[in-house]
Amino acid sequence: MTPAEIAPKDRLIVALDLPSVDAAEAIINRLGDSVTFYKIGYRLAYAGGLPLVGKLADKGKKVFLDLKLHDIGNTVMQGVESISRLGATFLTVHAYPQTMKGAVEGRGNSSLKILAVTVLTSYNEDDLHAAGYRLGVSELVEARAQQAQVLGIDGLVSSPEEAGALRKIVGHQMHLVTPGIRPAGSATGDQKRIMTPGRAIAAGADYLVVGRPIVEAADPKAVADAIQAEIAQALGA
Ligand SMILES: O=c1ccn([C@@H]2O[C@H](COP(=O)(O)O)[C@@H](O)[C@H]2O)c(=O)[nH]1
Repeated sequence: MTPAEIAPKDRLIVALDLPSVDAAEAIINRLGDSVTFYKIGYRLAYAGGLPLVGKLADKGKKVFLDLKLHDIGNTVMQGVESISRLGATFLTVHAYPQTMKGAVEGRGNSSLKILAVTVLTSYNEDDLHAAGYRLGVSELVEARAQQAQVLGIDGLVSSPEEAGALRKIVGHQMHLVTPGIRPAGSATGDQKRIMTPGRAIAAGADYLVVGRPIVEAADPKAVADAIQAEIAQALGA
């Protein structure tokens, strides 16, 4: 399936940033058939959440393992080889050349897709400068996207603010996955490069990652449904 063929409903990825498997399963049950794609990150993975990958896959859901790996190339390669047997659809690594090369080797011919995290959406120019980077946000995102493409990475994680520029660089060959999504009026939290769901899709994002605005809502299903309606409207579906 090319990115353009993804159904509107399947473009929402709900981040299960929850403290336990029980808490995650409660949200999954409340969301029911509305949501088809879930993200498991540090919080849940280190709270016993990895077996949820297979359980969700058995229920026909897709899983994005957001482990943001970064190590020497050989260790990344071996780790990704193990992760490729868990049944996840996406796995993140940081967009450093040795790391990306190791990840592509590790996923081999498996169905796991590797996403490279370009610049975290909680970072702005000042944060990059404080971390010792010489390039600004857009320059670094674009440089990393070019390296990722050459190394055979399957997709990129960035803010939707960079989606338009990334499309021009990578065309439709790579998945563009964007956190930093905030429905109008919702709290920004620690995110700095944000967009509404509709604007993110219009900017060229394939998938939107949404955590707190859904999992901390009084009615998570109502928020997820509203985001999916906004996605469908932006796609003209
Ligand atoms: O650049 C990045 C990469 C990953 N994330 C992850 O996405 C979700 C966003 O959650 P919200 O609650 O909607 O802010 C979270 O799991 C992050 O680890 C990101 O935000 N930015």
